Amino acid sequence: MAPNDHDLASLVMELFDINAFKFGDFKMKVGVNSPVYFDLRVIVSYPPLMDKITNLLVDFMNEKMIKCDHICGVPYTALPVATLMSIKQNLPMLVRRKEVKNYGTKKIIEGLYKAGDKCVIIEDVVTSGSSVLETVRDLRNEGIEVTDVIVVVDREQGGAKNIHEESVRMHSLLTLSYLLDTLKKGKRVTENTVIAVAKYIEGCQIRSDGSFVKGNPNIVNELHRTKMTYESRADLAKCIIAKKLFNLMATKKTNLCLAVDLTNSNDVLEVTDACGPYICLLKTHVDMITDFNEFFVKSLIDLSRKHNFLIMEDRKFADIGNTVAFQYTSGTFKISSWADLVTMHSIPGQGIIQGLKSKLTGNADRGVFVVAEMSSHGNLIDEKYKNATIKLATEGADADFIAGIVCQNPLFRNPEFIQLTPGVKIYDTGDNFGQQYQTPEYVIKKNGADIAVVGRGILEARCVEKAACRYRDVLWQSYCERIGVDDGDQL
Ligand SMILES: O=c1ccn([C@@H]2O[C@H](COP(=O)(O)O)[C@@H](O)[C@H]2O)c(=O)[nH]1
Repeated sequence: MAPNDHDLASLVMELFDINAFKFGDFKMKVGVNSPVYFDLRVIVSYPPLMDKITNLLVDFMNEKMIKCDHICGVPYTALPVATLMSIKQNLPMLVRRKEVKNYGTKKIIEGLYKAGDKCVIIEDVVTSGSSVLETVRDLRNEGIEVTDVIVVVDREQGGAKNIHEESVRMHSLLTLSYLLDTLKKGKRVTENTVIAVAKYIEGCQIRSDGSFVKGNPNIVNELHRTKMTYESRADLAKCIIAKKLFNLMATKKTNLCLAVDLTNSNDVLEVTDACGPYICLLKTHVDMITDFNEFFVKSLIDLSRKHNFLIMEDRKFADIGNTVAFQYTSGTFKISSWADLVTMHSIPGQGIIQGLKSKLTGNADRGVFVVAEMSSHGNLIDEKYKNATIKLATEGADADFIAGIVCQNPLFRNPEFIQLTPGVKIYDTGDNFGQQYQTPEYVIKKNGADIAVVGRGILEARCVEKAACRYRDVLWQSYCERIGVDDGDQL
């Protein structure tokens, strides 16, 4: 039976949901930055999906009436899929070594075969086709006949043509165009994303030796985080609350977060009501409020609805998973019951994220910002910690819970995450405790901030409302200039 469109479309959605491919700004082997990146290695963590892909490939192979004596996966990602296909069809497998052993048999092809046997190659993703062609060459050197290769995804960058030139037919279960079309129909990506990828693919056709068909391409990847609009990034966000925040920023036209660091609940509510129309996010430190109570929480939520902003408790969780699970949901503050977002340090490792997620109940969408850098002078965060934090936040399996990163510099490229930058003041003087400030224009235009956190710059102004309005305007204008649109269109 041939794979039907429904099965293929649902496969595309599943692959997208598990981050087997992403849109953004990725450095490729060929030296240019691509707006799309495939990493099908993750599928081994999803046995039902592995089974589904195997069944689809087997059906596809039957539909194409490909007959062979062996099946051989291109190392490494396609190996488990080829193994499952071999078992399902009782079709003997051959394994091509990537490196030849310098002892023992020194064989490059493992398995039983004889010259003249026919072998079909299985590959996960084809770009120029060079990996497939290396496998073809090694099999043919052993006298094995290769006429067909089956691939899960063809990036449509010249691979099919290059492979055909070596007298091998390439059959792809999915093409990049099909994938984009399906995601667009399923409202997972916008037209802008589709256009940006299509432009890249057209300008970046590659020969099997790695050279570019149209000469060295001067491709400007339009899916670069700091060049994209908040609305198009909302489409790419896997975390529902990040999506909501991006959309809120785009519709309300503000990228200002107010740090309402005051110690009396009435003062917090009064300032929030005055500044609410200008902010996308309210950042609290509720443990500094002397008269914290349930009525305060209810009033804060009412204000967030009245003025349309989200609330983030800057708790900076930093303990083991089990402890933070209780700190987040219980105690005096019951943070998870009212804060859309919280902050956390990465120092405890992956377990802290699992802990925070573990006790979340109900329908409310929640998310977290991971602290990768701090604004205070002499802080102890070093490069190694920073890089490991970015990896934990952007490459782990928790993209549905991680809204973004708290940092001072553009440390990451992924457009689906939000950069939140504190330490912002129009007059960039510090304080007596090592706080360091940068100007609103600087953090947005030079340092990659998506949202700027302003505390005392507003709280110490004679009129907090006017100050919030001023910060909102300068931050939004800086964003418009960064993405290259006229602020008149945006404000
Ligand atoms: O590195 C960091 C992380 C968090 N903050 C918090 O942001 C505000 C800044 O307040 P200002 O009055 O604008 O200095 C405050 O709540 C901090 O806890 C930070 O400053 N630096």
